[in-house]
Amino acid sequence: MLLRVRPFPSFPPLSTSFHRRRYSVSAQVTTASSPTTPPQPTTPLVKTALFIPPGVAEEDVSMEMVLPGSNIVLGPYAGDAKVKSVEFVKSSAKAKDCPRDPIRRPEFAVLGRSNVGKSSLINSLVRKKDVALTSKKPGKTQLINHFLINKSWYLVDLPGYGFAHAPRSAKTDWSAFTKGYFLNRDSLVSALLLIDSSVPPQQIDLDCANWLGRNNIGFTFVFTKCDKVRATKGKRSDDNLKKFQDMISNYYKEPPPWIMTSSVTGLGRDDLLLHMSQLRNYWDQEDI
Ligand SMILES: Nc1nc2c(ncn2[C@@H]2O[C@H](COP(=O)(O)OP(=O)(O)OP(=O)(O)O)[C@@H](O)[C@H]2O)c(=O)[nH]1
Ligand SMILES: [Mg+2]
Repeated sequence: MLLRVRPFPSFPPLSTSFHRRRYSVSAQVTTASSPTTPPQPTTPLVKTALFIPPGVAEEDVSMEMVLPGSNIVLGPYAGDAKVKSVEFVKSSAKAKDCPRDPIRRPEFAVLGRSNVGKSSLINSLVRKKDVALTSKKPGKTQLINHFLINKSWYLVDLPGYGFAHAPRSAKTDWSAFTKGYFLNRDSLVSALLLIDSSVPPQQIDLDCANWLGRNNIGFTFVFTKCDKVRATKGKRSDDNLKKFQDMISNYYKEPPPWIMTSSVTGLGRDDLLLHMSQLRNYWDQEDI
């Protein structure tokens, strides 16, 4: 029997504000050792709170298991991460119009502020230029767009939130429309919550993360535009990233996964696909 399980981990209910919450990171890492050198003593990893997937014991985590530019440990469920085919399935104006898949293939939803790079990330993941339409102007994606990958799982491009200046016709009521999608889509494995690394942390992104947490929807923070060395608002991208990551570390007892990406350079693309494969395969596991 195929058991469909909810994504892991389920985040604790969160308040709407981003409290500082102290926690101690207990992940232990063993230093990499070559076959000729004896194993090094275990060193506590103090700074980086790791996301440890199912199938991995905390004490077995080593640095080689952590995906570059992320806090994500790769576990035994990872595999088949290559994108071989992509098909546009449909655009839906309402959550209830989304494809009804009789075999409930798993899906990942890409969400974030308008212009954060959702459609660009999808194009980057599938290595095609314009599968998803992008624009310099915020508010380009207005519908829920389903793309079928390798005929076995879906990527979903969503309209952005937080864009108040769109013309009336282009405005999207994110709360009624996209929230309806998240609350009713039982084939959703995980959301990818995109965060623009070229601007300082934004309250609206934290509110969105909290909303997902409160509704028990698993998500991965995907930092976009990490190719931008100088950010638009004076701070460097890496300063913005550090601030955001510190907030994550201080807030979550079990930190959600995060990864740095760029749709321009391809940074993080293959690693994000690997991470998604482990989420997918775990979700899809068979239980007899
Ligand atoms: N430098 C850089 N620019 C990016 C990156 N990703 C996206 N962009 C640019 O950001 C702008 C917005 O990209 P989109 O992919 O359309 O953003 P979106 O989140 O889908 O926007 P909406 O559909 O309006 O919500 C475009 O001009 C992209 O070229 C990136 O990784 N690096
Ligand atoms: Mg878009």
